[in-house]
Amino acid sequence: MSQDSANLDQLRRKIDCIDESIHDLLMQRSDLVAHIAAAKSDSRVSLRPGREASILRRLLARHSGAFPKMALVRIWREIMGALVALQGPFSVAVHAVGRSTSSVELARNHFGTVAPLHAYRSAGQVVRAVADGHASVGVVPLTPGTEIADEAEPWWASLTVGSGEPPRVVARLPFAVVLPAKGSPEPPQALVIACRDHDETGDDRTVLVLETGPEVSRDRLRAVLSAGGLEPAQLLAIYRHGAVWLHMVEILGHVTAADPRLVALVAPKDPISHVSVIGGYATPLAAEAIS
Ligand SMILES: O=C(O)C(=O)C[C@]1(C(=O)O)C=C[C@@H](O)C=C1
Repeated sequence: MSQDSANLDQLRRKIDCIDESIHDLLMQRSDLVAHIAAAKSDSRVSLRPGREASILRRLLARHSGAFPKMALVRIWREIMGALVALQGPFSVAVHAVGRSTSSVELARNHFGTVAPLHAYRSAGQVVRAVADGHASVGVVPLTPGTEIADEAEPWWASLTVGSGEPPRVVARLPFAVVLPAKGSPEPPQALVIACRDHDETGDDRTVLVLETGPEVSRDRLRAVLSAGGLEPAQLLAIYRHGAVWLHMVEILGHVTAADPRLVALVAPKDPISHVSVIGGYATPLAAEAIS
């Protein structure tokens, strides 16, 4: 045996040892999940998107060396997806638009290979599947800035009503944003809904639905929110329905419905006649965080 192949053998034996350590730790991590599941048996959904976001942020912050951060994220997404599915029945309803499989791909990348995905023809069907308990979570495509006029009510408007534990927005996909190559189309995005509140992680966004009269411009809405001490991040969608306009808006921070700033938004002199918090999420990782 040459010196080179003896060295190679030795290096491979070290890799085998490391693989076994990683494997042992994975099995130990999975064993803990049974205890975790028992500790949250009162909730309908085992998924904790905020906890998952905090884990990824912590690992990325301590990461060093040549192993690509995107691959690290991918491995942990697969681990957490598998472990949420171990805690009880877990399935994902996806609005698959026409022939486009982009939401299916986003859902698969986020929830991993274990969770069953079911395709639905409309976002409304996805909301109903989650509300009725036929699916644990739903994935609906998001094209920020969309304007809809006088068609059937959009799925997000239906999240403003409902009693008990109605579906709410709990995550935005992709969690790890990759910048598109120059000249290529905007990469697909989606929102995740589930029958639970979004957790606070220290770096969050809240999704509001604001009802106004007609002809309220984006700039006006931004100005009203800013004057009220809220930081608008992005206008996600507008639904123009005769004299009533609904705006789905993302604001910075974890804001609850009881927040006095939200209550004060509805004032006679202002254009907003109603405010609903329909969920929120941990701010997705910026492209720089994973490059
Ligand atoms: O911490 C939990 O609640 C877990 O269920 C564990 C775990 C994980 O694998 O770390 C799995 C799924 C949840 O969505 C979040 C985290």
